[in-house]
Amino acid sequence: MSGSGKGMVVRSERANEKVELKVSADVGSWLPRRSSHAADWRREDLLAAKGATTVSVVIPARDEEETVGDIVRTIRRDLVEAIPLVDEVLVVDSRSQDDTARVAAEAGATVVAQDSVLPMLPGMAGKGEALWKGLAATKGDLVVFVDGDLYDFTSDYVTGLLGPLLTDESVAYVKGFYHRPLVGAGGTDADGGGRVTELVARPLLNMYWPELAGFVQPLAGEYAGRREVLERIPFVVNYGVEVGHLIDILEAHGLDALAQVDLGKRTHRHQSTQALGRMSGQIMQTMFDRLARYGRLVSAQPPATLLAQFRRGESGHGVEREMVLTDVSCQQRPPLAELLAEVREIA
Ligand SMILES: O=c1ccn([C@@H]2O[C@H](COP(=O)(O)OP(=O)(O)O)[C@@H](O)[C@H]2O)c(=O)[nH]1
Ligand SMILES: O=C(O)[C@@H](COP(=O)(O)O)O[C@H]1O[C@H](CO)[C@@H](O)[C@H](O)[C@H]1O
Repeated sequence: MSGSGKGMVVRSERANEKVELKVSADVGSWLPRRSSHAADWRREDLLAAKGATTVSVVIPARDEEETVGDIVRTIRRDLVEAIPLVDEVLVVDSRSQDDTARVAAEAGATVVAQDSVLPMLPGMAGKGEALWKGLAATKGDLVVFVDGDLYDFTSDYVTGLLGPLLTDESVAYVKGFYHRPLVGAGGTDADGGGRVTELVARPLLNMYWPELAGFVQPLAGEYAGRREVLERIPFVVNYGVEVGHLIDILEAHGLDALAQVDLGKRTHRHQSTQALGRMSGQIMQTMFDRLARYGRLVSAQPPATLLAQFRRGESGHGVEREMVLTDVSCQQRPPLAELLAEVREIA
């Protein structure tokens, strides 16, 4: 973060000495202007503002049979049947090995298998692939993305995310933020979640895109955007998708096109540290790709894309560990609008 300019003075950690640290003036003015709370957005006001605007909810789900049904039922009960705010609820079955598709369909969602969307393309694995296919398989002017592994989801998540988009045409994309407990065998750490956010994404974003420093949860899995914007940015097919969106929309539309809404608390199924290591690699690769793409950093050589991890197992390579290699490179789908234009040209 730059310390220059008028900026917003923020309490520093060095409490024993009077140190004035400042966030940039941009972030200081953006924060209060583009941050709100889910409770600020009343359903009757949103319904009045909706008019002819259509809304799709896309839920990426890989092996989420335990949680996806309640999420779908809640959205349908509150925002489809009780009030006609949401027009479409799609679950993208992301190569699940469990009953995700059946559970989601029984709850009332439209369900598509990730690889059945745009089948002329070779299928790819990953969360971002599920989201991109979900965008392709829906029609709403506004698209809300909600993870399928949430334990305390309420329909306020959706109304909060829609608030800024339905009432201010200058807003293109809205991120949720929340308190993120880390629930483990030993108990719950009230703010221990978002480990990749705190250890990887936030420090790197503050270094290279300090304009984004005001986002409380830059990797939040709940967010919404205008289709006309979402169809004109690439989707990183893995866990780099969220950070890729933020950077690409900042670069294309400016900070003021972005907003964030306090959704309260979010509890979800946590992955292992090793899995988050792979996620971190994917996110860093995405950021290095964007640093080069936007000319913010020119490196003598591109970063290597193989991540070597070690786990208990048969020994080899001179150590009593099993080495596991993962390709964490930044693979992405092109902007959907470009692809659809090409398909129309060929047709
Ligand atoms: O290849 C994938 C990986 C993840 N997901 C879904 O994306 C959401 C977030 O993924 P995950 O929970 O693994 O990430 P975390 O929240 O732990 O960062 C969940 O609904 C997953 O089921 C998916 O659809 N396809
Ligand atoms: O924010 C994070 O650090 C990670 C991991 O969260 P936890 O440490 O398991 O609470 O979770 C997020 O990151 C993913 C990559 O952007 C998103 O796809 C997930 O939706 C989001 O939960």
